[in-house]
Amino acid sequence: MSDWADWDHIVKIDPDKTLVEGETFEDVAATGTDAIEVGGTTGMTEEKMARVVEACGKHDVPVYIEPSNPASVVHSDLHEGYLVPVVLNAGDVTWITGAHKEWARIDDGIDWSRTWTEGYIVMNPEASVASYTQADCDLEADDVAAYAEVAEHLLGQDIVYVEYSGTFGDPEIVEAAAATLDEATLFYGGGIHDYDSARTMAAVADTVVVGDLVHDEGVDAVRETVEGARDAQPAAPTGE
Ligand SMILES: CC(C)=CCC/C(C)=C/CC/C(C)=C/CC/C(C)=C/COP(=O)(O)OP(=O)(O)O
Ligand SMILES: O=P(O)(O)OC[C@@H](O)CO
Ligand SMILES: [Mg+2]
Repeated sequence: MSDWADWDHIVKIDPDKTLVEGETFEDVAATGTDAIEVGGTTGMTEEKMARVVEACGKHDVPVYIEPSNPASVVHSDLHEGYLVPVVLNAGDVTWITGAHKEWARIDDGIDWSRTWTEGYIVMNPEASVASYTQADCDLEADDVAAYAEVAEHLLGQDIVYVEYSGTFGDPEIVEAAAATLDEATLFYGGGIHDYDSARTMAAVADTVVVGDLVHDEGVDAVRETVEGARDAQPAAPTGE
């Protein structure tokens, strides 16, 4: 199974943040996004995670947990599965295999048939995820492309994630990663805030991830990014 092969757009909900006043998770699900990921770096607890998964899982959009530490993983039938980050450019091995080993050690309930990894390449040195993982963000386009190649061809990852969390990245760098991939799906996240920014990145990545916008601006702004991501897709054949 690889649902994400058809996704243009994901909303990422951070359980440590609130929605805009008056908006609900039902409204988020109704933006036209293809999937909801639930995850964030700091302030994550099992209880917060469970509350958001429950609220999102009732609607018609697939929900995936993106755990940031082994203690915040919850198991339920309301979500489709688990997309577990492996930070390829982390400076601390905890975020490459250490936390994963701990998860396997402490959790007897892992459903491996619903678990996949995301090969993260963390690019914004100002983001909490960069300091948390001590990522080496000093990368050129060819470094990023090489990480993407390693993720797909050496590590066998189905998803490569170019992560600029909090800031809009360089489309040429994202394109360099895209160019090396054969089958793997390329996620891009960071600073998508309107139609044009979504359209620009969706033209180079397979799937764009919108995070802060849903918490800061709300569902109308998110809907515009869905439109941008859709309009970046190649037109369907006309059947001539
Ligand atoms: C093995 C298990 C179950 C967990 C470990 C998973 C790993 C390696 C986590 C590393 C951190 C990571 C990649 C988290 C994913 C979510 C993410 C990138 C959130 C965005 O982070 P920021 O935007 O920097 O943080 P805030 O928005 O919380 O400030
Ligand atoms: O919050 P933003 O900047 O939209 O980033 C989205 C996502 O890539 C964060 O993990
Ligand atoms: Mg963030």
